[in-house]
Amino acid sequence: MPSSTNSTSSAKDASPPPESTKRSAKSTAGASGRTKKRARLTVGEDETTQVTSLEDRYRLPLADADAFYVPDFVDGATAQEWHDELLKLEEWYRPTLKVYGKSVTQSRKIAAFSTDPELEVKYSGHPVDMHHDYPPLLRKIQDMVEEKLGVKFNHAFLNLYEDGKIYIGNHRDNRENRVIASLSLGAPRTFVLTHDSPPPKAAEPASDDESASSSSAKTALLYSHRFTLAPGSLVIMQCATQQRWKHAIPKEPKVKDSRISITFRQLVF
Ligand SMILES: O=C(O)CCC(=O)C(=O)O
Ligand SMILES: [Fe+2]
Repeated sequence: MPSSTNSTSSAKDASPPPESTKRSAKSTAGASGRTKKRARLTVGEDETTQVTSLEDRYRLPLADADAFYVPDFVDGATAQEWHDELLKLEEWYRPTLKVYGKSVTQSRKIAAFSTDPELEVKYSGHPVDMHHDYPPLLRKIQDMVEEKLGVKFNHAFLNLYEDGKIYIGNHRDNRENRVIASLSLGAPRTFVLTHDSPPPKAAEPASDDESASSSSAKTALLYSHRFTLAPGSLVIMQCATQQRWKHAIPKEPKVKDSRISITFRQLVF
């Protein structure tokens, strides 16, 4: 099993290198002359500050991050029902990726939906097969997530991990994703979050200053975090999280069941 620091993707497994999850960004006039909006890569600091209304008890204790874990957004049985229903979608496909200049087919299937008919998203240099007719269940789930978090999303990106051999390499998502909320359905999988820098060496507390020592222990923030994503759980990453942290779902050959994640995104364009 890859450790939290080396779970990068490889060409062999056709999972995306970090670049492939970049959603690039500009406005273009299509052949029809209709302007297509692409989410921007350059996002001002003030534009990244839209935040969810989550309570602090869900906050992950990570350094330089604004990330949350809600373990029980819905119960496991509901999560499995939603998984089984979404598995039947016709929109699933295996995207083509560019890996070291070669075209390869990704083993992880994806399906992409946008509430904005003009929004385009690129994935590893290729336009994503974007659908604008939301399946009723996906619309219902997005409404529930928006209600819980107090933000609106314009893009839902689904990943299908058919079993533990399917994974997503260590990557960061672009800052144009001001808020990403990822809902886990089906099999539990491990999630690994890794800060770009190693933890700073703890300042040696003065031997006679016990109060300083105990308060720094209380506020110690993590520089890597590995935990199981329960079915029905939500991970929320917002604000500066993508700037300093990468995340991955490593291979877990023992996992035989399927997992779907829906990443709800709010793209800036
Ligand atoms: O499956 C997940 O929970 C994470 C997916 C992810 O990181 C992505 O789509 O960028
Ligand atoms: Fe991601």
